[in-house]
Amino acid sequence: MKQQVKTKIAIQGIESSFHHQATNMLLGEEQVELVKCESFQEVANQLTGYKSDFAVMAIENTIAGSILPNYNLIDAYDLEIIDEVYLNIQMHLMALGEDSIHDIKEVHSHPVALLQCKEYLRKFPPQFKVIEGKDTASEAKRIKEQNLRGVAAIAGEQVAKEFGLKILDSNIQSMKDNKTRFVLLGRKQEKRVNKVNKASLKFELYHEIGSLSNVLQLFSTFKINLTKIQSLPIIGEPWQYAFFVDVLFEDHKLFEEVTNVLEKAVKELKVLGVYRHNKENLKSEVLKVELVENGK
Ligand SMILES: O=C(O)C(=O)C[C@]1(C(=O)O)C=C[C@@H](O)C=C1
Repeated sequence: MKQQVKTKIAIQGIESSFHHQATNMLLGEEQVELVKCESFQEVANQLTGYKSDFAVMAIENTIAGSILPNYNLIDAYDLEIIDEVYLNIQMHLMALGEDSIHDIKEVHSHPVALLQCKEYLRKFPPQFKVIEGKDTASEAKRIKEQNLRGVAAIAGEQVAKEFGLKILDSNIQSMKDNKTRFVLLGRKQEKRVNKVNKASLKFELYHEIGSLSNVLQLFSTFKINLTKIQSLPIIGEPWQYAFFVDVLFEDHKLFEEVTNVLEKAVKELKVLGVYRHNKENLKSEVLKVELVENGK
């Protein structure tokens, strides 16, 4: 029997982390082998070093905002955004079965997860320690493996199940409706097929009056809907900024036209990805394409 070759997906974190869930939503579990990384930087290294086929990376959260270092990684490593998925995030406080909430003296979690629970954590007494750690699942796993009494982790429900921890408090993020947007990343210039209606662009502008408003005007003239704009400092050019935008379009031709015009109007333009707006959290087509291309 022919053995199925699995597609390697680099994520920050381990099994049952939110990145793992996002990967399952986009690609399913069967064909995927996780390449578990300790940092987002390592994720980018694994992908560009051909140690993984794709990567899944959180890019923004409805409470904590944009994960800015990840914008820089996508840009610096020339990665391509090929799909996206929106995960509902509910945070829970969890600890060993013997502990009650009154026993807890330390809480560990991923920095972005802690940010989402800032209001909740503020209510604890001042001697209570909040410690930034790795991904949510690794922090929970460590509590179980090292039998850490008085220590809690903040993570998703699936993590408590996976590592046998008790949930002490539920839905502790600052807003009930909490979502993280993850992107599927590939190396640049590899072939893909997909119906596309969304793009992520990065541009730098000349320091001239009206340069940003001209770009925005251009989008509106070409019926391109701007869904996000984020500025980031250009390293080595103090007080100069690069703009990262997400846009929606109906007509791909018009989108191509606007990028041609934009290229002439800005100092530098880079297309970070052209993909589908995945509001419905549909499965990615990318594995199908891989199978066909590799004759699997
Ligand atoms: O620690 C995890 O479980 C993750 O997948 C990381 C991460 C993030 O990077 O934002 C993912 C989703 C949530 O927003 C919180 C943490």
